[in-house]
Amino acid sequence: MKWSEQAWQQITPVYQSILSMPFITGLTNGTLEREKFRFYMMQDSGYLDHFGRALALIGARATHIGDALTFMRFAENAILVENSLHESYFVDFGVTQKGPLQPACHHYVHFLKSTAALEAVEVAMAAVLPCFWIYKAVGDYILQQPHVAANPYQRWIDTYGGEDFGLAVQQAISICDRMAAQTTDAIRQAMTHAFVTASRLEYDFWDAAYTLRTWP
Ligand SMILES: Cc1ncc(CN)c(N)n1
Repeated sequence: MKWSEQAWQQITPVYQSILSMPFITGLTNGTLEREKFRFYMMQDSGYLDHFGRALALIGARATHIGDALTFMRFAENAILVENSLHESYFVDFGVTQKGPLQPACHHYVHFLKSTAALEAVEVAMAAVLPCFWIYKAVGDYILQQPHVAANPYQRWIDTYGGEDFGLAVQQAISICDRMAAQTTDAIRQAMTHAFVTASRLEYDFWDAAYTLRTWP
């Protein structure tokens, strides 16, 4: 079994919990309160700035030059392409400032950046994989549900359920599988651990947006 298959098995309970979160149900049927989506978008925009830097750092540390280029492209896409989706929503919501990172986002980006800087590069690659794979899976899941006319969140759904994002996800998975196949058992285990931790932080990110969780 490929590393990615067993890693996904490990996060199946977390992924199932994500699908039944009220935030995801609200995105699917378009009923999510604007205030919660606005909070999510503002946090996510900050998230993408740091996520992009983590990806660039992994690119710089990649063993193979082809993987370095791929991660640098991922970084560029996170900062430019994904963030342009957010900016289009900022116009709708009249947002002019992203505001500070709140606890869930702060925790997640610092986990990604410290892992990217200090762990084996294979582990760093596994840590960022849920950011690709879970979003694609959630986007695809929503697209399979009955279509809701004039869903205000359709642009978000189309971005993550779309083909371009799917291509990047396939690349990220296959790099992780190749790296996992060439490394030691200890590093493979650390990869799985990082993958599970990031998946939990994905859950927490949506939960924090739904509950509008801020610093005390
Ligand atoms: C928190 C989070 N995780 C993942 C993605 C998709 N790159 C995102 N935009 N935001």
